[in-house]
Amino acid sequence: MAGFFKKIFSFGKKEVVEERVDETAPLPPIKWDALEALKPEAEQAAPEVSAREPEPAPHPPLDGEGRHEVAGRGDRADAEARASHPHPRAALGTSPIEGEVEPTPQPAPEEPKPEPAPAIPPAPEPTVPPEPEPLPGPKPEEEPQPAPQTPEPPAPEEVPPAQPEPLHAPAPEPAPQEVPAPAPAQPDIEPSRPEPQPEPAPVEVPTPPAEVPPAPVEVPPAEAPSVEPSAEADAEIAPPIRQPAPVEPQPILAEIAPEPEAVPSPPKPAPSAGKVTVSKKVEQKAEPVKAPEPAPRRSWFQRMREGLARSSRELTGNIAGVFTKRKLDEDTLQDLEDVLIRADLGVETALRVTDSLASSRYGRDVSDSEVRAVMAAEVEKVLTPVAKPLELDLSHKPHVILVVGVNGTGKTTTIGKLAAKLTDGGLKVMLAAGDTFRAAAIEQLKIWGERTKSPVIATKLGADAAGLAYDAFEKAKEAGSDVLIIDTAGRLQNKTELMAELEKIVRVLGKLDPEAPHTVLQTVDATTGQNALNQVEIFRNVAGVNGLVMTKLDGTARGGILVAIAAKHRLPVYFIGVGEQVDDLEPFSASEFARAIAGVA
Ligand SMILES: Nc1nc2c(ncn2[C@@H]2O[C@H](COP(=O)(O)OP(=O)(O)OP(=O)(O)O)[C@@H](O)[C@H]2O)c(=O)[nH]1
Repeated sequence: MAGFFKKIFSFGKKEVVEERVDETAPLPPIKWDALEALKPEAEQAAPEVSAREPEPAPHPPLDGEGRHEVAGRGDRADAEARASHPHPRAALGTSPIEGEVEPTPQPAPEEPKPEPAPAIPPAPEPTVPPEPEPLPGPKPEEEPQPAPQTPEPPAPEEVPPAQPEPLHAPAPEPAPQEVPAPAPAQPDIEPSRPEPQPEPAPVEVPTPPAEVPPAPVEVPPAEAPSVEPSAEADAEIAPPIRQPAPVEPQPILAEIAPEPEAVPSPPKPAPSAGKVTVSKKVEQKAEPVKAPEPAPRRSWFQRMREGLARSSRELTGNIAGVFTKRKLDEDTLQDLEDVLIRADLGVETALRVTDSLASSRYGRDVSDSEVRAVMAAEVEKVLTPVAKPLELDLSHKPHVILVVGVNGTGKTTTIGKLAAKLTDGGLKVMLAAGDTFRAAAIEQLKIWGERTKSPVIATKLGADAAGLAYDAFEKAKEAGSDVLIIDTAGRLQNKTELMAELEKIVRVLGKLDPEAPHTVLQTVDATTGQNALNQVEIFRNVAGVNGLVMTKLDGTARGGILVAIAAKHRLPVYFIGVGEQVDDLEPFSASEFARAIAGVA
């Protein structure tokens, strides 16, 4: 190729000077604007050849004359060729003159490149704007490939602009996402920079989906074809002189590559010692949560003693006040009697205590502890005859227990507790919800029935209680129950019609068994006080109460009233209630109760 000369006519010297042309030197920039101005209007009409590829002929050999015209006519021809054969981008609205070195910098292969193997992921090309669709089609290679130097289209007179030899037969279908992809669009491409080798990254780019989130913007697959075909073109054609180089590829690649490793998953806590389950993942087996140890329950006696503490404190304090440094005389005995009566023990019991003291210690110095000991002994004497166990005559089938008492004194609760004792003892128990005035009472009894596995006979609200008692008695007979416990309405004893209902219940039960009800228990609230005496009086007369259950002795009981009731009515006290739980029904003990209320250890 040596022998290119440039003839320069010098007006000053009137001669032609020949200069050797360095064909490898970069050509001066083409003044497109100047050429455009020189072009006639008609020539600027863009034919629809834009889709056709220009001849990818190798650089035509230029003789000296030809080269001489390159600066003038050659540039014009080039401009005309551009006008008549706009760059494919022009058809897409992109200005073909985006840079001085415009014509597509990618060397054009002779044949359309086959589609890159789909197995090879595209190499990340950071310089190209991200392509949403990875289409590694052959379009980039099919772009008109200019000569390594400035494109040299044929002269306008030799090759009509409208008939440039297409590089490839039909132009590629205008895939909008493919054309703008190639890097040559960048105006500031380094022409002399060689085409970067395709990155081996394709194999590395696919990131483990579980660990690294996809970074679509950073790894546009559409860029791959622009890289790989270029490499092939390098192999087929002479080394390209001007190859568009990606702009700053390395920094972005550096961002992509380390990503999989650069995002370490947070350290997972290793399961501690113990059992683990492996299902979807390894999970530590939850240690069974130990229920906190329930506080040891106080004995019923402790609870009763604490319940009687109020009575006991008041009583013993007053006793101590009476007998501080005083001899036992008539005045002190009178004062002691008053203290005992105020403690609900009743006149009879009070006199028993004072009489006992007077007979043994009259005229002597007496301490309060001596007085309390005498009192405990006398109270015990009063209570011992009534502290009897409940006896059931099971010759009656069933033994009928009628439970009465003022509302709220603990009838239903006591029935439940008692049923538990009986069923625990192997007896067959049936319950009857005779309190037809209160829906809650019926439900409450049903709950106790479930707890104690005792059938409950109930009827609708407001129904005749006597009729229910009769039905329950028959059913208990049929069922072979050992015990039938009948609940009743807890109404005030001064209501005549309510008392009449109790009398009626007793009457109808007697029709099935003249001795029924065999036991009539009355619940007495130990916190009631003096009114309990009247309650027992009335229920005893109406319903024939023949036994008592003193309830709520675990509360702020006024225990003295039990002594008064026992002394007056001499009714057996079968049980005391010391709580709301099923086993909070204790047999009554005269000595324990007496010592508790007298404050004697
Ligand atoms: N602390 C304590 N509470 C009790 C005792 N006995 C019953 N109770 C409570 O006293 C309240 C009334 O008890 P019930 O069994 O419903 O009394 P009732 O006589 O059947 O009442 P009525 O159905 O209205 O006639 C309930 O909250 C019981 O839990 C006891 O011995 N100690």
